[in-house]
Amino acid sequence: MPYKPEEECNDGRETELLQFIRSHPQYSSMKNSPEAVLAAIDEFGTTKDFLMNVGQEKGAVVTKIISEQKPKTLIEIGCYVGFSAILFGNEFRKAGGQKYLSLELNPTFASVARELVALAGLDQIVEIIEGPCRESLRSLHKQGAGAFDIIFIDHAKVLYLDELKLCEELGFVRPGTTVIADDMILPGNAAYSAYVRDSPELKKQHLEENKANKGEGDMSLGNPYLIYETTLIHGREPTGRDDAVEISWCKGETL
Ligand SMILES: C[S@@+](CC[C@H](N)C(=O)[O-])C[C@H]1O[C@@H](n2cnc3c(N)ncnc32)[C@H](O)[C@@H]1O
Repeated sequence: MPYKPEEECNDGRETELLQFIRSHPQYSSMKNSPEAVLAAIDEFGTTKDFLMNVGQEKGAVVTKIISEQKPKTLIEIGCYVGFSAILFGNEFRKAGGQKYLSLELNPTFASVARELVALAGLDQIVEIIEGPCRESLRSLHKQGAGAFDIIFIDHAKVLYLDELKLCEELGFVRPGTTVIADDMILPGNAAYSAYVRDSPELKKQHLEENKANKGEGDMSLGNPYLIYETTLIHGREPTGRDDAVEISWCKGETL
């Protein structure tokens, strides 16, 4: 069954989701069961209110990559109520992953996600970091974080490109890193899609232009020497509408 039609969230429904799950007749069978927690979140999305989760179909594209690539490190930008953190964190643990970091701006969403991740029995592996992702990314860098095997970008669409560039600058993207971006058709993200396909020469040219126009704002310039191989993979939103995730594998770095 599809989710209720897409609409604005953050109107209290996330706390209602938590109440729904806490008082669910199957609550006790959800303990340490990522599948049962995900089923309950989906039940809320289909019977109560829309939730802005990646959903099972696009989610399966990502879990397949996790099971094939067996990443040791994964960072997600945009946790929301933890659906993707539970779906991907479960696969990540099965594949031998060590630390799954999930960044979330909104304290209410982060707290709902923490409770659901713990209910699913994934709190030893999934860490939810609250705050604006640019601050969290810089703080992780200061703490010594290096390249991630997988980066999943699923927060504010207009910020995808700037956040990818910041990850590049901080050394979080290296040859071998797979960057996955959600919602690449609905609504789509032309600037991001162009960047991951541009040649290093074009990116260097843009970088010089951006440097000149940078001003006072917190704008990242990226690393134009990284080269990606990018594929768009279609999958439906939980509402049933067509969408896609974009998989950009960093295949090398030019000199
Ligand atoms: C589409 S939802 C994430 C869905 C989640 N990945 C899933 O599939 O279950 C986007 C989330 O990004 C968060 N977000 C938006 N801007 C952010 C920022 N600057 N830093 C961290 N999180 C942000 C929002 O609060 C929202 O919870």
